[in-house]
Amino acid sequence: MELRLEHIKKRYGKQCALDDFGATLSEGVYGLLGHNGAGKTTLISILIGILEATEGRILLDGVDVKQMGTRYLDRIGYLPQYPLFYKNFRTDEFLKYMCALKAIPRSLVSSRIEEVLEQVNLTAAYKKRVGALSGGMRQRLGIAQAILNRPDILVLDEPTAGLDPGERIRFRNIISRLSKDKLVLLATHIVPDVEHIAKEILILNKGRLVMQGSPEQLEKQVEGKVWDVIVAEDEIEEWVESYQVRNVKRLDGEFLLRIVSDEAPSGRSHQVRPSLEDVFLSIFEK
Ligand SMILES: Nc1ncnc2c1ncn2[C@@H]1O[C@H](COP(=O)(O)OP(=O)(O)OP(=O)(O)O)[C@@H](O)[C@H]1O
Repeated sequence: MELRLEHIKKRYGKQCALDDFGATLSEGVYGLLGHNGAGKTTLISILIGILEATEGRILLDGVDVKQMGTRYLDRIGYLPQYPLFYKNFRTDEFLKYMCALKAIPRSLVSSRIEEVLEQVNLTAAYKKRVGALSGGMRQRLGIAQAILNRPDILVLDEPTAGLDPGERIRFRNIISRLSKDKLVLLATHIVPDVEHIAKEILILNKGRLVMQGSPEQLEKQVEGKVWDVIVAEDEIEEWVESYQVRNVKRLDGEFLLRIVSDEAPSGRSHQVRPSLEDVFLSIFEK
């Protein structure tokens, strides 16, 4: 499968929310990273067909998705940034309802519900009221409804917001497993959410795609530019003024600063291995 986005542009009045976005995607997890307002939701809305691009087109296996109509939409699963659940439904009732909306044949409904609940480890919550599920379980139910139609393109908008660390890891594992035979596009501003599961990262800044590549390729961009230095408390402010300080960690009586800088910031600093967050900082805090 190949999903190709060509020269996508979106204007809201005078504001350009997406500018000449282009990418070619296939099976696997893609992390769409960007700060609030970068254009992630706009791009996703265009991709899943609920918003029209001002310019540009999307091709699935070479065919313009506009010509495919519902045949294209049938291949998509979507978890919105703020999913609305009917809290009085039981889990199975909610999924039955979603099956109806997705026009899944009646004869397949029970087996499909069983299948998706198993995929998201929610089988035990089959008869629980949606309102009684924890935040993490509810988000997994969100994934379950998104995969009811066995989509080969799964789009998740900020899916881990508000989840505790344990649920985050569980969520990541589910996404990793699902991506075996699907294209998963996961939009987030939380770098660790995609750092270890994405085969490629796309970084959006002010509506433009500013970087694309595997996490390793992106990290290479800042190789040799990330430094650790130990300073005294009364020096911190001066360092923060002069450098891109990524992190401040308290040690015994001193502080360890992580800095992104083209040159060694001082004789006391030593070079360290870059992370994806360092790449992010180098783009956004110049
Ligand atoms: N319907 C709209 N009308 C006007 N401007 C909009 C509309 N929707 C989004 N925007 C603007 O377009 C830009 C991109 O917004 P978008 O919601 O796509 O970003 P985002 O990366 O998803 O941000 P967030 O993480 O906060 O959801 C922002 O400046 C936003 O204010």
